[in-house]
Amino acid sequence: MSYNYRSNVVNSEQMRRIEGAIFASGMPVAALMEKAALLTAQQLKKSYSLANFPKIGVIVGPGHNGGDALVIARELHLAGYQVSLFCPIAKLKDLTAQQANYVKHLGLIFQETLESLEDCQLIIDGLFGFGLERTLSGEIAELVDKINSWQKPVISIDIASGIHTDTGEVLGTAIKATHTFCLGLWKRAFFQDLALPYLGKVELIDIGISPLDLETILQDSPPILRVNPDLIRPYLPLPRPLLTHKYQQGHLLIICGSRRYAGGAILAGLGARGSGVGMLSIAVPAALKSLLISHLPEALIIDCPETATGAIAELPLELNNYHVLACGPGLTTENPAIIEQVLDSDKPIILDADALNILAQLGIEKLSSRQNKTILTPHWGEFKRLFPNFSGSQDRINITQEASQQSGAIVLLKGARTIIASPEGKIYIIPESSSALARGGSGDVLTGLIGGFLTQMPDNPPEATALAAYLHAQAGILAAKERTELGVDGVTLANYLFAALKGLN
Ligand SMILES: NC(=O)C1=CN([C@@H]2O[C@H](COP(=O)(O)OP(=O)(O)OC[C@H]3O[C@@H](n4cnc5c(N)ncnc54)[C@H](O)[C@@H]3O)[C@@H](O)[C@H]2O)[C@@H](O)CC1
Ligand SMILES: [K+]
Repeated sequence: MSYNYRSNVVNSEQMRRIEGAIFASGMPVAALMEKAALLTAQQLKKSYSLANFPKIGVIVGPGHNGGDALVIARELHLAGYQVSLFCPIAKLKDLTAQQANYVKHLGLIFQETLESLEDCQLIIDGLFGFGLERTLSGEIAELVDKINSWQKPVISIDIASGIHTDTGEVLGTAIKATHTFCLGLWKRAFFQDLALPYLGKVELIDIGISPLDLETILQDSPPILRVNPDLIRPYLPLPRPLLTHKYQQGHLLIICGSRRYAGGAILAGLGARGSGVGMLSIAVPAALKSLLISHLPEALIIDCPETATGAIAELPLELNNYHVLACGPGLTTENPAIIEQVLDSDKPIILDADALNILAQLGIEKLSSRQNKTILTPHWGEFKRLFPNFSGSQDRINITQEASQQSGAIVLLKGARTIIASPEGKIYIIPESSSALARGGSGDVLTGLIGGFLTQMPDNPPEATALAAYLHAQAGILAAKERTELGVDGVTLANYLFAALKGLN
């Protein structure tokens, strides 16, 4: 695999080792601090103009996060901003103390009280970075709470102080930043749902960490990758070969729907349509056939015998005739037998919604006898039912990885930051999304879309899943931009998939 500062996500220990390798190779510590802080100051000046933010307060911590803050303070001062400093901890690391001496020499003032910063238009948080090692308490916790109570724009350097760099947990209390500049490499906390309300807008400052240094440290552990267009584009089933026909583009079967939840079947079908899959068959209870045909004229609709309440009673099909099976949207939990039939097939399967609830009843061990790939796409509630052992943990990256190891399945845990883990240990993270997607029906679209891409990318199931989740999120973002977050129903979302796809190319 190739290493890249935009894609690789690290924990604090890896960050420290990478930093150590850079310093050991000759880069002076002060030079890297200078570079990171100068680049951050440049971005700051662009986003927060002197005209609108003439007075800036800077909170200086004891370590190198505080050192960064002092270099930034110096640059802002030299650019004409009126800068006030507050340093709540007396004992500073050497380099930070040197930076403090120099800004004093320039005439910057260390205030005696935090209150002296209250009339600033903007606060810079350089209290703690990835060196935070214990819970905030006492006067430091009070200081953080006070800053939050001001409700001013707060810019955090590297990470919002108080947030655990890996798990994203709040250690006692934490700065509620409105904007965070992450230095050098994305840290895990930036993709933990828990931390998101504390980070605000996030931006990576490229300090020139070379792929070589990344490889030296990261090659021994499975990669955590932040999905971005450059990473995922090579896997797209585009351009299509010149000479091809529909069956060469794969045949997906979606098993879905009930009289009660007919819409889930339509939305899963629309999601699959968005992938461009060659052949799409949809098995539904007989009563839904004409409805499905009216929405998806290109699909082959298979009418199945129904139970008294309108769920699929049996699947009169040879499942191994299809390349991929996607199962769950709108199914109800009435008939576990069809899930057992799907589990017994030799084909790759995607289980979602009630298929997951039935699997939770059957037991996750059922997956161990499968001969082919399984993809599970739970939201948090479904995840807890499937993997009750992990429901106490808040570290979504870790538990998705552990759930995948335990079940042998690719697990996609839905959230504001969706995480995908494969049993080989690979992790993909979807870096942005829209709360427009927190709405009934959007998961059904995703199931169809994963099915459609997996059918066309049989050799790369984790990447097919990541591609689908990425495009799904992008479609949500694009649709919300045009229609607001309230205007993105499932059908609209499916209609934006092509725009998301075009955005990748
Ligand atoms: N990794 C990199 O490539 C770079 C890192 N830099 C900066 O260096 C930072 C890391 O610096 P450090 O390792 O010095 O660590 P920090 O500056 O994050 O903080 C460590 C200091 O805080 C104290 N501390 C930790 N938890 C505390 C608590 N709960 N209450 C009170 N004191 C506490 C520690 O004793 C130590 O003195 C990064 O976040 C970043 O801002 C940049 O200067 C240059 C580039
Ligand atoms: K900080």
